[in-house]
Amino acid sequence: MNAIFIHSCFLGCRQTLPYAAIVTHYVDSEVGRLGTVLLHRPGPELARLTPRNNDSLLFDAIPWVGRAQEEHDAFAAALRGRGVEVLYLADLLAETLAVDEARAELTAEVLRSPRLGDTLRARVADHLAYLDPVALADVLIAGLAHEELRLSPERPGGLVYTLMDRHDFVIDPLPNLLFTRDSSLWIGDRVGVTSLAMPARRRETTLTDAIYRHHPRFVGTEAVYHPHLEHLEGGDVLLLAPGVLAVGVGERTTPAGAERLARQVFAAGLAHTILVVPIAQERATMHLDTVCTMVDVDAVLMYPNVANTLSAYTMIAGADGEDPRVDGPAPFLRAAADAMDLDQLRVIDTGLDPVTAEREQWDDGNNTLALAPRLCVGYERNVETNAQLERAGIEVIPIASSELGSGRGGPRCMSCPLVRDPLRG
Ligand SMILES: NC(=O)NCCC[C@H](N)C(=O)O
Repeated sequence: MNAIFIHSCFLGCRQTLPYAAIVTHYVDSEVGRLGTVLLHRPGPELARLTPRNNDSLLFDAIPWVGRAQEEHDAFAAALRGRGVEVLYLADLLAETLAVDEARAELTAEVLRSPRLGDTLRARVADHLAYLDPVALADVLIAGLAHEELRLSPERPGGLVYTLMDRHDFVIDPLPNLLFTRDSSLWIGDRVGVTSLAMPARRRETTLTDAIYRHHPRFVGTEAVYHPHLEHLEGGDVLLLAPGVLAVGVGERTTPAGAERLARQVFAAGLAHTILVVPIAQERATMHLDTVCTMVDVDAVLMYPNVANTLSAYTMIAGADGEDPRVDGPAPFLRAAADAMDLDQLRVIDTGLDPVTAEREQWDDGNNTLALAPRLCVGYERNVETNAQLERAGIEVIPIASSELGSGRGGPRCMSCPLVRDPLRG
């Protein structure tokens, strides 16, 4: 594999990165054999969670960081054990920050916050300027607490810093970076950097956007979505089959986001049909992948309490320059099978009875990550769901989730596939 050099003027830092000049990333389904995946190993950003801020930071409990890391390492090991290349977001970010332009851009973005005011902005700029790429990546991910800002009597913090609550952050942490699914997605050979709806997550896409635009591994990659567009989150997008997408609209992705994705995807020739699926605007069903994931080319794992009520509007690409056609609504399972050219989709239920189903849906039983047709990773705690999968001929690789689950996301949420074997042709 070729090695390439990135030269950064920052402190004369020179790094050799072990990436081939051109790597092909390509995803056209949910279940093609997984080749490469982007994960984020949870770190100090989880230690920022307290009973005071966990709701606004979108966690349901205060995770034990060391145990969460062990659980996540076991997840990564399970993937590697099946031949999957695991990339870590923090590594890619540090390597990206060795590129001067990326460093300048990400630093400027943090300093732009109107919360800071001029004096504090200058102090934060000084603080960041002395960090090497790895330390700067840490701060961009874990944030900067009030007491961590280096000040001196000659360079005091000023009014904003003085009046700031000691529990406030000078730079907010990003604990939900763990859920790499949501901040970017791949459709064919294009990346979409999404537009996150919740204030606690918005800054995540400044990092993924910089990685895909500046990291040498992604040179030449074209984007199919941008963070300044209408709200769209990766957990709402399922690649049902080559050329067929399902997009959930609810708490996160808006109808305008789904329509924008459809226009962009149709214009790029990446799909011919998009099913837009309204889901309840509740935390338990924040994304489509909390109620439905694919486990085979013709099989979905689905929350039975919604399986027969979920509907879909079908968008079909228009001829050159014309608006897409919108049909429906129709029952989701029917519309999906028709779009995928199947007689029907096989449906595997989460849990056996409504109460177990509700408990296991809440614990991300539906949120499996397929490594290949009929092989997936699932949380071990969802005993009934996993048994149902095994009965249906789907092998489940179980992973622990006592701490990982506190952010309300499962194996699919915690992974962004960059390479899958194509199902097309
Ligand atoms: N695709 C997903 O369902 N991702 C889970 C995101 C959980 C995160 N705590 C959030 O509320 O956004």
